[in-house]
Amino acid sequence: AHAWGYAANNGPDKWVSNFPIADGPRQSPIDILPGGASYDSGLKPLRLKYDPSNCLEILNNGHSFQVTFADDSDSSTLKEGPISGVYRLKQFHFHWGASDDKGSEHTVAGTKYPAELHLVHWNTKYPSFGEAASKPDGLAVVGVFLKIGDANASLQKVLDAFNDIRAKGKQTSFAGFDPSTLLPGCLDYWTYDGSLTTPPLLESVTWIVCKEPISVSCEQMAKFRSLLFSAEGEPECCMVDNYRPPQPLKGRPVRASFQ
Ligand SMILES: CCN[C@H]1CN(CCOCC)S(=O)(=O)c2sc(S(N)(=O)=O)cc21
Ligand SMILES: [Zn+2]
Repeated sequence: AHAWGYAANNGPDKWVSNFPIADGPRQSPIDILPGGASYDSGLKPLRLKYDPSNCLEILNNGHSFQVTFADDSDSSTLKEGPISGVYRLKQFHFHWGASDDKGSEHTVAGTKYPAELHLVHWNTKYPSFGEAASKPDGLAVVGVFLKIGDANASLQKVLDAFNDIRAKGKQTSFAGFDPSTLLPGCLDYWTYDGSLTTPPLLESVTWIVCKEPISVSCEQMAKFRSLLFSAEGEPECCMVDNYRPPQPLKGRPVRASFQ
């Protein structure tokens, strides 16, 4: 059986055959309707604290690229917001399009952004990330939209590592990066119960989607599109359109931390 991907023969519409949860009750992403979200004054501000010394490496996993963090202590964590307890940062990655008119996974009243950042955290009430990944309150992912504008100096540090990870399976050390420099100034957010947006599509994610985007220049977007889905020695396939489209809300409430 060929592995999952984003092409016509193995893309999001085909995932249900190997991952039946694709048609489940709490799938992600969703189209966020600001008018349909209810302001919840009980929602706390996000409390994000990241230690750049936890940053380990950057890798091309054939679906996206990700920056992985040491998660053996509570030095890079997410607290408060809609969650209870302490969640540790495991990795961050992005989804993007072949052109600037698409690429984000979540959409806002139908609006697609050119890219979306995901900061993946796991609940330390469980012994490990792997354990947490299958629990309904196991993961919390902070999503940040990217919007075409000024070049993003912090993002550029990540893009400068791309020459070493152009093909699937390539990785290189990446130290001292502070992911909080990728967050927008305002941390107002929407939150809802969802899933991983890639196989295994586990329904274990508390989604926290920031209302304010960060900037990315069109030259920087071109750099994203220089990565490959394919491994060295295979026919080159540009890594673009690695996003799952919005899924049915199925009655789920979407709450807003802001009025
Ligand atoms: C390419 C695989 N992507 C997966 C890999 N992980 C899941 C591994 O499950 C282990 C049982 S993950 O928890 O790091 C993760 S988070 C997201 S997303 N787009 O929803 O933020 C996708 C993925
Ligand atoms: Zn993602």
